[in-house]
Amino acid sequence: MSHSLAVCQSQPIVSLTDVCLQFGDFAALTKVDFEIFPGQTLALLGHNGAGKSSLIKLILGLYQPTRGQINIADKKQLNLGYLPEDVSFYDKLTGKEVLSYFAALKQVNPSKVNQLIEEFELGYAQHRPLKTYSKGMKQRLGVAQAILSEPQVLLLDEPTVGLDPQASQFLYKKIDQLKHQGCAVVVCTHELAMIEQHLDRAFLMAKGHKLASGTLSELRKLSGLNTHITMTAIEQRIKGDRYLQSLCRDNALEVGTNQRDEMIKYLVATKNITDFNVLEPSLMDVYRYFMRQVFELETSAATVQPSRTDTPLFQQLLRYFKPQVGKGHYE
Ligand SMILES: Nc1ncnc2c1ncn2[C@@H]1O[C@H](COP(=O)(O)OP(=O)(O)OP(=O)(O)O)[C@@H](O)[C@H]1O
Repeated sequence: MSHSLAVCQSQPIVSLTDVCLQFGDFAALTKVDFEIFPGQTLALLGHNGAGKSSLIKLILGLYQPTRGQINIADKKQLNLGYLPEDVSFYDKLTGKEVLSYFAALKQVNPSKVNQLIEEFELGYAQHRPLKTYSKGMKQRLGVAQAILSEPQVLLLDEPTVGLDPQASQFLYKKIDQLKHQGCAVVVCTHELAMIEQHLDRAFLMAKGHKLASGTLSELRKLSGLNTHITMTAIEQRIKGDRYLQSLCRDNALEVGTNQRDEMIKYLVATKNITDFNVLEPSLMDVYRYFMRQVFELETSAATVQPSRTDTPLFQQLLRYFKPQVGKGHYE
């Protein structure tokens, strides 16, 4: 995918600025800033109805923004690949016929069809009609269709729904390969444990608004969630150390993610402890934290502690999420 590598990896290939999308009176997206980088996998996350698919459809050009701008880095037509949420092809066609049809549509060399059939391990079924395919086979075919034209940007809407763990792993292996070839991959998913192993950045949304974006490490810091350090016989080993004892809860040392490195140095240098485990907040922990903030802000802003209102996150959320007692499902 040399064409995409020509774009600087640190510059976004697509950027949305201050984008709004209205359906009549309903605001599906409000003032969203969003960037996609070549050679990176971006996880697009949010509850049902948050606006993820709408964002994808804006990038595809299926919707036009009511307000704001969509910019493409090299100003040329963007080569996009798309796997919709519900992949459905004409089921009397064979797998090979489907890919050949899309190859002709996208003016791709027919030899690419055979290559992808091989790569996606569909050779044994290529002459069978799709009605005989399992969910996983159809999904593999769907992704093969999406990457036929070697896209610069690949948009995958819930690619692993209904797949067994092995089939999901297969798809993510392909996604990683494409990313390493310079493709910008956007994955819209609710399967956080799976995407956590593969993402470079995540973009969290709620009710059409951007909540936060960044690497997992940046999001952990922004959330302020604690890291837990565990070790065997912890109570005996920290005996007499008031500092460590003050941080010990439920057989683990609990420190802010920002103080993690300092704590590790302290354990090694001062206590000669090296056999500890560091448990950082997972993507699910971070996701739940952000969603809870929205929920709390909407339902109980009047009772929020004054100290919390000083944080950049709180101020950011306050721009969008005004108290609306009894609404939403953000617990
Ligand atoms: N064409 C449309 N006309 C009117 N409302 C729409 C249209 N498309 C989407 N919406 C509304 O916009 C909101 C965002 O929908 P969207 O499909 O983008 O959410 P999503 O985050 O992808 O949800 P899910 O996780 O359930 O797929 C929803 O409230 C939906 O009902």
